[in-house]
Amino acid sequence: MARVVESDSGSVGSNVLSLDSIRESLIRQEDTIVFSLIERAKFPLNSPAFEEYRYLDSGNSSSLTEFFVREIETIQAKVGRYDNPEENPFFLENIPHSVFPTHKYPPALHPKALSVNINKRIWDVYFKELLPLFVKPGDDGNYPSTAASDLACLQALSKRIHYGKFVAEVKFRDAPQDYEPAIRAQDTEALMKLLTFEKVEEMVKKRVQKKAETFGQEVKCITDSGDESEKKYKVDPLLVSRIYREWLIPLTKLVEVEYLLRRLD
Ligand SMILES: O=C(O)C(=O)C[C@]1(C(=O)O)C=C[C@@H](O)C=C1
Repeated sequence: MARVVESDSGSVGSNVLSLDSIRESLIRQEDTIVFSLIERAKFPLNSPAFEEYRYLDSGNSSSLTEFFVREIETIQAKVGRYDNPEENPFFLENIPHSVFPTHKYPPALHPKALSVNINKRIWDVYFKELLPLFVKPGDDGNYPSTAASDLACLQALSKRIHYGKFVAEVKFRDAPQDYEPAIRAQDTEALMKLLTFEKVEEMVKKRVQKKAETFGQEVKCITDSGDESEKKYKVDPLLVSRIYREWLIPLTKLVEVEYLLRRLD
């Protein structure tokens, strides 16, 4: 079995990967995702933060959230966040280099395929489709805290979805003879079939529902009658499972396909 070094954060720290270790990391990332959704659900939608474009001193225009994300990404780039192949910026242009000597991450991904980045799509899906499902409608004006919560969600979702690159790399290395013909033919349907494990997907959806029930329940000190139907959750657990089914798993698979299409370049 391949040797894998994992850090406490569950991230892959070696160029020798295994599907088991990558799935372990995806499981650990579920905790981050569920908690980030629970945290964001404290605030109402607050749509002016991400919908209204206003002129900045520079003469450019931006929403508050976009401005916030661009500025934070710049700072994070300066301390080396995007030297880590697990992290992908939302605003690629003008990402500065790290101002500190950076850690040398082992080259785990294929150089011609590692630049796959679907963050524009993730941004649109998050603000237009996901957010209105799990937060209350309304506007309390607390845009800075809301933007910080949105960034936490976006980064957690982006990391999970782009982990598809590592999953795809390992699947390719484990069975190049299966993948190469489909890659040479640029056959996306065949690739999608090869990389799909329905049983694993079922397990993921059940587990995240359970995590949302566990992490998001109202905790009381006085024992009540224990009527399950009266339990209140900060984010509907069925919705978390649906978010995985309709968006996170399909987008992860899209990244896997996009990566594999470039794997022989
Ligand atoms: O675990 C894998 O094999 C993955 O590719 C990840 C994932 C997922 O997104 O959770 C995606 C596709 C598979 O069908 C199963 C699960």
